[in-house]
Parts: sequence; C-alpha cells; structure tokens
Amino acid sequence: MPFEWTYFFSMFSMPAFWKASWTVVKLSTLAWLIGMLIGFGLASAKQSLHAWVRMPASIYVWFFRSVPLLVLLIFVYNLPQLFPGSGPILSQPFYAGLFALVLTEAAYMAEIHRGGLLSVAKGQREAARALGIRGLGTQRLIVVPQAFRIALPTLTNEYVTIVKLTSLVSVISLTELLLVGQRLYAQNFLVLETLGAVALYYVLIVSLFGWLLQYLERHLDLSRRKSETLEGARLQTLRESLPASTAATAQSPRAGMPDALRLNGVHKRYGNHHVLKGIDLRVRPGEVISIIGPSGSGKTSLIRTVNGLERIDEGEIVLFGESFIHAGDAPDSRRLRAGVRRIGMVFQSFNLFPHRTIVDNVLLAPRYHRLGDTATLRQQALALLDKVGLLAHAEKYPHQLSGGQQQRVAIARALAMKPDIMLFDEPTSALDPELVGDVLNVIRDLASEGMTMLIVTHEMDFALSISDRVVFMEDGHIGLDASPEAIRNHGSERVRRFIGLETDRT
Ligand SMILES: Nc1ncnc2c1ncn2[C@@H]1O[C@H](COP(=O)(O)OP(=O)(O)OP(=O)(O)O)[C@@H](O)[C@H]1O
Repeated sequence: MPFEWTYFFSMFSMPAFWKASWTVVKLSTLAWLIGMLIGFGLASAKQSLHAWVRMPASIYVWFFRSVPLLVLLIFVYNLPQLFPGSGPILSQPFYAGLFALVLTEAAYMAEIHRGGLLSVAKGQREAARALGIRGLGTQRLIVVPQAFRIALPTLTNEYVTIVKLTSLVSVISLTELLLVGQRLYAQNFLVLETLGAVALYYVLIVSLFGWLLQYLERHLDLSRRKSETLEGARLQTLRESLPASTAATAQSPRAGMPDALRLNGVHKRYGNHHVLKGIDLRVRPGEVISIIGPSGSGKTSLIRTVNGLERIDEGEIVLFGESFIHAGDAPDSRRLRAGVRRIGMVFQSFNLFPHRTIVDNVLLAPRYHRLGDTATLRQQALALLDKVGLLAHAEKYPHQLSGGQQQRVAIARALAMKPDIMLFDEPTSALDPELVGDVLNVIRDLASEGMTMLIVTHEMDFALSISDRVVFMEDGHIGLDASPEAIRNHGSERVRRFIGLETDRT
C-alpha cells in the first residue's frame, strides 16, 4: 500500500492537531516551570543541615523517581474516588496530567538543581558571609543565579523530555497530539501517515522551544559577553564625576580607645587535630600586623576565626572592646553579622562573584545592607575601583581580568562596606610573580591611610616593610610577636632563617 502523502500533508491544516499542539505546549511549559520551582525547593531541602528537612525531601525524590509516570497518571486521575473534594480539578484530564507530571518532574529537577548547587564553589558562600549577607540573601543573589546557569542545559533537556512525556497523558483522555492521531487512524486505518504527522508535530514543538531555550542559555553565558575597557576621554569624564574615595577609616590610636581586636586564649580543633593552641593577640586601631609561619602552622585558621568563618572551641574574640565571639555561647547570628560588617576579608582565591560585573561585585554588599541610595553607592563603588586602579574595567566580568586585577577588585569589594579592620588571607599566593606588586601596593596604601590590618602572607620583605608587628606562628602557637625592627636585630635564628634574613649577625 503506497504512502498517502496528500493525507499526510492535510493533517498540518487540521485545527484539531493545532489545538492539541497548544495543549502539549501549555502542559509541558507549566509542568517544566512548576517542576523547576518545586525541584529547587527539594534540592535546597536536601542540602539542609537538619535531618527533619533533608529526610522528607530525599524520600520524595526517591519515591517519585521510582513510580512510572503512566501509573501515576492513572492514579491521580482516579484520586477523586478517594478524595471527592479534588474532583472538580483532578477529574479534568489537563489538571490531572499536569499534577502527575509536576510530581514526577519535581523529583528529577531536584537532582538537576542539586548538581547546580553543588557546583557553586564554597568560597562564594564564604565571601557572602564575610560581607555580612544572610543565608537567604546569599541564595538569592549569589548561589541561585550561578546554580541556575550551571543547571540550564540539563533543564533545557528536561523540557524536551516533558514534551514527549505528554503523549502518555492520552491514557486519561486528554486530547493531546497522540490521542487526536489515534482517533483518526481508528477510522481510516492510515496508521503510518497519521503517526508520521504526529511525530512531526512533536519535532516542531521540541525544535521551537529547544531553540528558544538555547537562546536563553546563550544570553546567560557570561563567556560570550564582550569586555569593555573604558579609555581616554570617557574614562577621564567618569573619573571627574566621582566622589573622593572614603574607603579606609584612619584610626590614630587615642588614649583610652579599646583595642580594635583582641583574641583571648583561642583554641581551634578540626576533629582531633588541634590547630590553634591558645592564641592571645592584641591589635590596636590603625595597627598593621603580618602573620607569617610555616605551612600548616595555623595562620589561615587564625584569620578565619576572627570573622567567624571558623568556629572556635575555646576562648574569646573581642571587637572594639565588646565581646564578639565567645566559645561555648549559643550562636548569636545578629551579633556575629554586626561584627562581621566591621571586618573586611580578602581571600587567597579572590572569590569574586563570577556572574556579576566588577562594579556590581563592589556594589552588591552595600546595596544589600542599604547603606545608601543606589546612585550614590554606585558612584562610591566606582571611586573605590579607581582607587585600586580598575575604573576602566568596571563593566567587565571577573573572568575578563587577570588574577592581580581580580584581587584588587576583591579588596575594593571589602572596602565598600567601610570596614574598621581588614583581614588578608595570603592575598598574593595565587598570583603570578609579576602581578603581586600591584596588589601589595594597594595594601601598602591602605596601611599608610591608617587601616587596621591583619595580613597572612609569605611575602617576607613586604611584611617587614609595612607591618607594625610581625607575628610568627608555629604549630598552632604564636612563636614570636615583635616589630620588624626587633626581628631584624634580635629575632631568633629560626625566625630570621624563615624570613630569609642573614643569620650571621656579627
Ligand atoms: N577545614 C579543615 N578541616 C580539617 N583540617 C583543616 C581544615 N583547614 C585547615 N586544616 C588543617 O589545619 C592545619 C592548619 O591549616 P592552616 O590552613 O590554618 O595553615 P596555614 O599556616 O595557613 O598553612 P598555609 O601557609 O599552607 O596556608 C593544617 O594541618 C590543615 O591541614
């Protein structure tokens, strides 16, 4: 029997097929969107620290990924027998189909989102915490936009799967494409021609929406963004419109002024690994202290305890005369956040927010904390970028800058919160040697402006040249806490050798 081409083409002008296509599009799109939202909630719940949140989400995902959609469709459609109240909605095939699809898809999408969420680097959340941004704000501004971009190709693929799954909804008599086709070939027996047309309708829908979603993916792909460096007159005009940078708070110590920071008997353990063994440290306002020492001696751990990124097991941290962190106390997140806002942190690996432009990176925390109106904050952010020599790059994305430039942005981002103390955790360790100088110069400028700073560093010459005191850490203890001058003249041979000074003092 020859293929009936005329009949085949006639099906593309039949209103019943176009109506059914619209049903498929509506059903797929709604199931995709609702499934995506619920899936995100489930993925977040699965990451919760609380078992009572994690467990139900895990059970949901496990159960609905295991139940075949066909079984679920028939079950949902018949639910009104058990719950007559659901009748007005679930006895309509469209809503029953949507409900069953959403139940299944939410479970699949939860796993897709979980992959996206796990791909967001830990440093992103730490950077947000160091800027005093709360959990929900971190999710909304930093984690979700990145996780969504990572998950988007797989989510797009899931849309295609849903479009095809809608053909199953014919079992509960929804007039979608397959059912329209089945009714036709039951009358004319032209099975191949009819199913061929049905298949082509699906291909059309999948192609159209696949193309739209690919467009969205390309639009969100940051690597495709053009990098725009401001030059010449435009840069000059912008610079002239900016306010003077108000970054560092010059703090000449006055009599009776409390210490900027005080660590009293701080202990820190990772499991049974005792990393900080009773640290006592005083930092006066305006003082610059470099923390040096062999690898693994606890320098990074120490600096991270100061702004609460690491919990302490014993001891107390006092900020400007007020107890800030006290081991054993119930966590006081309000007090912690208030303290953290006074402390800027610069990380070894920059931890810039990759989905935001440079100026937005600087602007994000002040805007979140509502430190002023957006226009003023933006001007201040640009002024800070000018201060670190990056005004021309304000509209670029982090990946379009060198490591040294990214680290200077990270410094500007921390300064934008107008901190009283700045912490630097090996700020130049991840940089190529030729990029180190510019970052150190920015830190040097801050020191000369009177910013109180704690700097973990392996740059010995730098540490000796800008610090008021150098703290030498060894095996979780402070082995030496002295001025550079004292170290040069009277430091032990061990310390002098570590720093690379001539040990022969004769
Ligand atoms: N999250 C962690 N979990 C378990 N152990 C950790 C953790 N962070 C650090 N440590 C351990 O604590 C010790 C001190 O680490 P820390 O990073 O503070 O040292 P450091 O002096 O900064 O070293 P480096 O100069 O190499 O960065 C190391 O032995 C390290 O392995």
